[in-house]
Amino acid sequence: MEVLWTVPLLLLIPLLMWTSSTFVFYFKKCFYVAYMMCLALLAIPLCVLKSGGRDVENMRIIRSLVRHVKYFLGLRFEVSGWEHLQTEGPYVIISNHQSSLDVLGLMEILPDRCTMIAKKELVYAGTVGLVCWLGGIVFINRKKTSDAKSVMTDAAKTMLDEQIRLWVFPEGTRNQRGDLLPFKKGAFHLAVQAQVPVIPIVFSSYSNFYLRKEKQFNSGNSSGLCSCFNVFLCVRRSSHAEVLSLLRRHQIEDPPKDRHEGDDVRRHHIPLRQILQRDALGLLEHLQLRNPEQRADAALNTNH
Ligand SMILES: CCCCCCCC/C=C\CCCCCCCC(=O)SCCNC(=O)CCNC(=O)[C@H](O)C(C)(C)COP(=O)(O)OP(=O)(O)OC[C@H]1O[C@@H](n2cnc3c(N)ncnc32)[C@H](O)[C@@H]1OP(=O)(O)O
Ligand SMILES: CCCCCCCC/C=C\CCCCCCCC(=O)OC[C@@H](O)COP(=O)(O)O
Repeated sequence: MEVLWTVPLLLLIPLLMWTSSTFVFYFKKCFYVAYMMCLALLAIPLCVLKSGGRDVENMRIIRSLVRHVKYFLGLRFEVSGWEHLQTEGPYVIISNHQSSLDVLGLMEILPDRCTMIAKKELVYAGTVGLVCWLGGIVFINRKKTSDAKSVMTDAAKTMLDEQIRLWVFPEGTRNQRGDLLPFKKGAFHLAVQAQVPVIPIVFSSYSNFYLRKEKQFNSGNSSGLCSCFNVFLCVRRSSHAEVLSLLRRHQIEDPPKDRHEGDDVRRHHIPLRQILQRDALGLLEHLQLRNPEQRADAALNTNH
């Protein structure tokens, strides 16, 4: 008897998928969260067996478990400049942050011994939270700057002691407007304190397949033949040395403390994060282009 009821129910799902884009949106979102939760459940014992607890090496397991999730959501990633991540030793990665889907792109290119900075609320996200903790993610309290700063200062030391790379979302929150929010400063303090390079990574806009406000998560083009959307990931070359040499070339240095505001040096002083923000913003503009070929050309032209 029950079987008779489940058949029409099962038929209802494809019917709704076919007719309602809002249903597709919620279906895909729920699938994503539920599936990640299940994967996390699988990851927990594997991580514990591998490292006995919290360890950045667990990111290898997490990365390999997450990499196929993109196929279910109809996403593909094109990566340019991957070689820039092959720099020896620790560095800070900064990237734009559009959605929790960023985790898929992040895992696509995550270098070894790299973990992230995240808001502390994430640790309470059930099995996913536990996996984040096991993967060595550094949790900060965004509402308490002094706490966040001291956690990040400790992280700078750990980066060097344990040769760890850190991925920071310097906008500090998700942003799907197609631009960059003003960068927070923590990532740059981190790089200066640890004296490591900053590597910017830009994700192209998700707006051709995913719009949170409009409840759109497309499943293919109108012909239904192609259900695949490309996300373009562009890794820039290590910018820290580049920025320092730029500053030196223009004889711009951190203004000595005893100089006052109106001083020439102060007026010409360009903070590191401002230069990187400009660099990332320019690249983001290029990546807004819809046509993948155009995007590839743009990236090749800017990614020297
Ligand atoms: C098989 C498994 C299956 C599934 C499992 C999946 C697993 C998934 C795995 C992995 C996924 C991971 C995905 C993670 C994604 C998470 C994303 C997020 O959570 S994004 C939110 C958190 N991120 C941030 O907030 C950015 C970092 N934030 C900062 O850097 C800020 O700067 C912060 C919090 C430290 C302070 O923020 P302020 O809002 O107060 O603003 P400000 O202007 O930046 O700083 C205020 C003053 O403090 C100084 N300051 C900041 N940091 C400093 C420091 N480290 N040292 C000294 N001074 C510092 C600054 O210079 C500024 O002072 P003056 O204005 O310059 O005088
Ligand atoms: C028992 C609690 C259940 C909570 C369920 C949430 C579980 C999420 C499950 C699957 C998604 C896996 C990817 C997790 C990583 C998502 C990180 C993320 O994108 O956090 C948002 C944060 O950057 C910015 O937050 P705000 O925009 O400032 O707010």
